[in-house]
Amino acid sequence: MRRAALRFCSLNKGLLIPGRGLTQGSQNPEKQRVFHMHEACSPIHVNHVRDKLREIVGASTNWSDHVKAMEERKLLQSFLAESQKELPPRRMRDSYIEVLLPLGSQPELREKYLTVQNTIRFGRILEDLDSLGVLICYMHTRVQEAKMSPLSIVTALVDKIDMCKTSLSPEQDIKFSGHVSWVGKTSMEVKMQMFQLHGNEFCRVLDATFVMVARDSENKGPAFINPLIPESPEEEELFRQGELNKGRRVAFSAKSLLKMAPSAEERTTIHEMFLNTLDPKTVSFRSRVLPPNAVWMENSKLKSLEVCHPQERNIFNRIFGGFLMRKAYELGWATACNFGGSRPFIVAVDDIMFQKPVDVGSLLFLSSQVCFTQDNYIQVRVHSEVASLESKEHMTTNVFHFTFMSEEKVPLVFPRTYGESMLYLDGKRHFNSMSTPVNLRKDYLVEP
Ligand SMILES: CCCCCCCCCC(=O)SCCNC(=O)CCNC(=O)[C@H](O)C(C)(C)COP(=O)(O)OP(=O)(O)OC[C@H]1O[C@@H](n2cnc3c(N)ncnc32)[C@H](O)[C@@H]1OP(=O)(O)O
Repeated sequence: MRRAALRFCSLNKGLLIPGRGLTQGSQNPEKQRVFHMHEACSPIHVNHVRDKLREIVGASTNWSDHVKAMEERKLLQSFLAESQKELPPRRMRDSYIEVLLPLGSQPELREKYLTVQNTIRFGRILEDLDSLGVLICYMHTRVQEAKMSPLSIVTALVDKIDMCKTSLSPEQDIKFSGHVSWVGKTSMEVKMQMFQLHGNEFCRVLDATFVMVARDSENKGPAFINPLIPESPEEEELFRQGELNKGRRVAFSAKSLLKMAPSAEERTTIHEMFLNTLDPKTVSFRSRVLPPNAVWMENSKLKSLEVCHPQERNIFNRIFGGFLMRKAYELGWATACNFGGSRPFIVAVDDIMFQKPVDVGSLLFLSSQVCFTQDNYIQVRVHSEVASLESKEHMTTNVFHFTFMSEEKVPLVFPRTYGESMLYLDGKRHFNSMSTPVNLRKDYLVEP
């Protein structure tokens, strides 16, 4: 990353290159005005992100006031637009924010982010990314005159998080940046990046793409958001990529194994695995034996339970997406650790779909298993479902996909049933969609 990029906040002019902040160039006074107006100059301290969100949505700071806070939000309903055309277009720069996590300069912050191995807790990073993603969307949709937003913005999807091949130190400052990169009618794609100080320079360590959805003041139905106007060829390319991403997601979902049979190649893979587990001593489809250095998928499972307390609520009295991700990630990490026999490192997160909100007071059941392995890689799937204390009915809220890397080669995982075979193929599809396989490095230190 160029040093000019770090001076983004003091430049107040030029062209937005995502992940690089502003580069010098354009002298357009209109652009300067936008940046003064949006006060995007100094990075926000990580501890202030949630405070800002609380202000924007008018959240109560204590649980006893939450009913009153929701009543007040109902009054904002009349400020919602009836069509997208009514709303002024925004630029990528309008939502651009930088957030500072000063682990180096404020050591008292470290405790919250530290693992026992003196590495960074990735679960905490997931929480920060989620809050930042929501704040970015509120910047895109903000109305200058209004103190509070009539929109309820929720995390719909973590499309992808790729770790770059760099170590993360708990003793150096971290900076996040991001902006809206594509919009539909009610949904927004947000691109975020994370940088860490190495010497005098911030180097990129993570790329993330989330999709957020705008809902009405009470989070009961969809709500329109401002259009987005790309300002340069780079931004046009980002926007086009957002459009393609939407198409890719639709195609991926249409081919889901929950809807369609596996391809011929996938069927062959599963049948060969099945044949590999037949006992050569008995001519029977029933007697199954594991090949050497392999584990049955059902023996890779770990489960946990969370009681969802008000502390983890967002304004809508639902549980924060970031908290759910942290809990799922930590269970997924423990599953990979248990399976591989050594401390694994996260290399990619993808396709976390927030299908249903989790209400405060619910019981959250997380169930994690290894569904695919290759060389040093372990693909873990975590399924979460909720049940209220009153009803025994369980409902799926999320499915999480994590790719870990172990220091040693890991055993193969074998499905025993047809359902497990589908999990295996789904895991393989997710593994193959990882954009940049990371090479094994001993200094690659990102843990739960
Ligand atoms: C302390 C104070 C802080 C206050 C800040 C609060 C911030 C809170 C942020 C969070 O943590 S939210 C908590 C975690 N997320 C959730 O609980 C969301 C749970 N899921 C849902 O509520 C619904 O599934 C969701 C609203 C996301 C979608 O509902 P629908 O499927 O009925 O949506 P619909 O069919 O109306 O589609 C609306 C838009 O979403 C898009 N969409 C829906 N699901 C999607 C998906 N999975 N991926 C991508 N896009 C998706 C869809 O394409 C469409 O886009 P466009 O209008 O632009 O065409």
